[in-house]
Amino acid sequence: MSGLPRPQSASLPVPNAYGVDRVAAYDWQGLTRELDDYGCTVLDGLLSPEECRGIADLYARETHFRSHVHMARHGFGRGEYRYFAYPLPALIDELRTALYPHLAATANAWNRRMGIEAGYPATHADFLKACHSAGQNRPTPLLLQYGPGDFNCLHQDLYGDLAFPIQVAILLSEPGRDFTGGELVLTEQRPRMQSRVEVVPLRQGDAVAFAVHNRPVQGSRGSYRVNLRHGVSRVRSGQRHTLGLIFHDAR
Ligand SMILES: O=C(O)CCC(=O)C(=O)O
Ligand SMILES: [Fe+2]
Repeated sequence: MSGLPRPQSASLPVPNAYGVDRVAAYDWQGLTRELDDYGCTVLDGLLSPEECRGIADLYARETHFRSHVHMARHGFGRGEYRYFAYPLPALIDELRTALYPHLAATANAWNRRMGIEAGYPATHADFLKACHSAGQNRPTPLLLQYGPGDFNCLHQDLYGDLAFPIQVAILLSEPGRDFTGGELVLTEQRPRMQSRVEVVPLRQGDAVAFAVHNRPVQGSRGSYRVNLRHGVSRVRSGQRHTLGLIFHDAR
């Protein structure tokens, strides 16, 4: 499969071949280790520059989206984003489906270490069924658009009781060429300690997987739980687009 957007039919199953092969080619042992050690990891070059442009160009096409958020109106920062409507464009749907099982292994291991009984099913389709049973039916993948002076305040993408603890963001613009500034920042609040930050260097097409809210950290006497937030520093010049892949549906 390639090209965006495809003619859409909500009732047709998506042939899930394209995203699976591409995602499986990464060194998931190494990525998992980084997620465990730092709460984030980068999949270099998940999308080609053409695919990045194709997705960023969707921003102006309202029919693909269910809602439009101006961050300044809500105190979320400055800039805007749109949540995709179902059915998602094929590439986005397939990537999310293909990423899920790799991340679910980590999510389940994290829950075990944090003493959380709930587990995540092996397929994204089954996890979405659980979301729907919990009254969470609305799609959460989103396209963000930042111009000069725009930024995204530290936040957590939680949209109901059911949350998948890892999400993915793909940078669609090229730093230095399309924009300057606009770094993705993660903060990690640690119990009775000062917070730790990560600034994630990304190039166009790179995907970062990171913890949505909680993750376990190995201490000298077992694991402790930290609380993460993510945001984007001020864009200094140009335009920056991001594709956000969140795995839980929203209430
Ligand atoms: O623009 C970014 O890099 C981060 C976007 C974001 O907050 C998200 O994908 O949830
Ligand atoms: Fe976010």
